Amino acid sequence: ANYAEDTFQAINERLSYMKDVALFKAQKGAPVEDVERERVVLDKAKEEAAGHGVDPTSVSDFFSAQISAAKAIQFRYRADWLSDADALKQSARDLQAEVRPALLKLGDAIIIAIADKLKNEGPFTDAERDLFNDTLTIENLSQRDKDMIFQALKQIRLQQ
Ligand SMILES: C=C(O[C@@H]1C=C(C(=O)O)C=C[C@H]1O)C(=O)O
Repeated sequence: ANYAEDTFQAINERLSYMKDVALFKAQKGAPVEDVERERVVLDKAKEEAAGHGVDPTSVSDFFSAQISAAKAIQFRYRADWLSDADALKQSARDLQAEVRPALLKLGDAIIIAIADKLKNEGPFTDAERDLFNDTLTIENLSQRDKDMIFQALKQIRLQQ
């Protein structure tokens, strides 16, 4: 098993939903940022981390980085769509019924992959940075966004 690659693919899959999230919100005239929802996502991540023997605070910090990148992707789409009315006519998956439940499931999958990586090989290091950069392929995700996520990923530890 490639524990690092499994983790990176799950992170990439989570971010692959953000174009749809941006489209749904743009069509409703809703803001990108939803602080209340972020609290739900972070609380669930901490609970899941503790259940798998991973330090909850370090996982919460990592999820904050993923959420920042998720918002950055959405803002870039929103900016592009200001001059592309046709793009807004695409159909979007329903945020509440479909996308958010999928994001919570992926969050759990990410934490399980991280727990497996840490238990078998120890923390993430710069030895995995190239694989991380190559596995994250989402449009409108910048190199700085990737660096921020990877930095937080390297800080994650198992529980004492
Ligand atoms: C993905 C969403 O957009 C933003 C990013 C979130 C995330 O990455 O979990 C949560 C809330 C929003 O600030 C969402 O609204 O569900």
